[in-house]
Amino acid sequence: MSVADQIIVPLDVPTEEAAIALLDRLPQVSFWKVGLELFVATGPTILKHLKERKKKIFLDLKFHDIPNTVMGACRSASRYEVDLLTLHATAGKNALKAAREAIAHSASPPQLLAITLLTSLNARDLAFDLKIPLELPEYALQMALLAKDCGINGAVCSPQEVAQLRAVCGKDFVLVCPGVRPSWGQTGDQQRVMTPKQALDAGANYLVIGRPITMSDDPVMAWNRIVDEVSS
Ligand SMILES: O=C(O)c1cc(=O)[nH]c(=O)n1[C@@H]1O[C@H](COP(=O)(O)O)[C@@H](O)[C@H]1O
Repeated sequence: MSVADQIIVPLDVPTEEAAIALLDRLPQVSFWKVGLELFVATGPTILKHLKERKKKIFLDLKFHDIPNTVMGACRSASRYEVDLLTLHATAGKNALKAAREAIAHSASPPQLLAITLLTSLNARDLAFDLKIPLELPEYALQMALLAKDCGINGAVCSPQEVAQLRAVCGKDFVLVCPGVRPSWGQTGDQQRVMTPKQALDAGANYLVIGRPITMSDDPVMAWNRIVDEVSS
């Protein structure tokens, strides 16, 4: 797989038209993410467009609910034949196992990824707002291990934790990192960031990079610059 194929670009836009404009603008992107903003607006229609263009799809709906509901949601999502699908590790053991079970008989099951700790949170948020007494890297690791024990294929984590998760969870565990910023990109609401090259070198399978590309005045140039930087 080329490094370009390891970069997933989120279609974080409000309408189908805006999403299609991005697809047209960046034909070199092979892997796109559909998240809450677009899916709530368009439903599965956007997935059809991506399939027609033979793109890989990360359906990022971050399920977080009781086991029965997570099971139903995963069963419904698995009919879309997407490549990656997210749920929160904090939904708990029974929901994680239910998710696994839900997709088991799908003709084309997605790889399930558990969110460990959102990259928009920092150590202070974890300790003081969420009242979690573990150190942040330890918490992210424990969430990944919980998911792995329940048969989940991989985790979403910040690049700052990816080396540790790779070392403990093994080479077959899929690790996807958002919170990735080239040195010239603005951090925005992301708190635990590293550059694309650092994240890949630390063991990420895939990077999710949005605004530095999609909000750039020249998305093609931003994409090329990132691909050049990680390839060098
Ligand atoms: O599941 C995700 O993809 C995700 C998890 C996480 O912890 N942090 C995070 O930023 N994301 C997503 O990754 C993308 C990051 O976008 P940018 O911050 O614009 O690069 C957004 O679509 C987020 O929804």
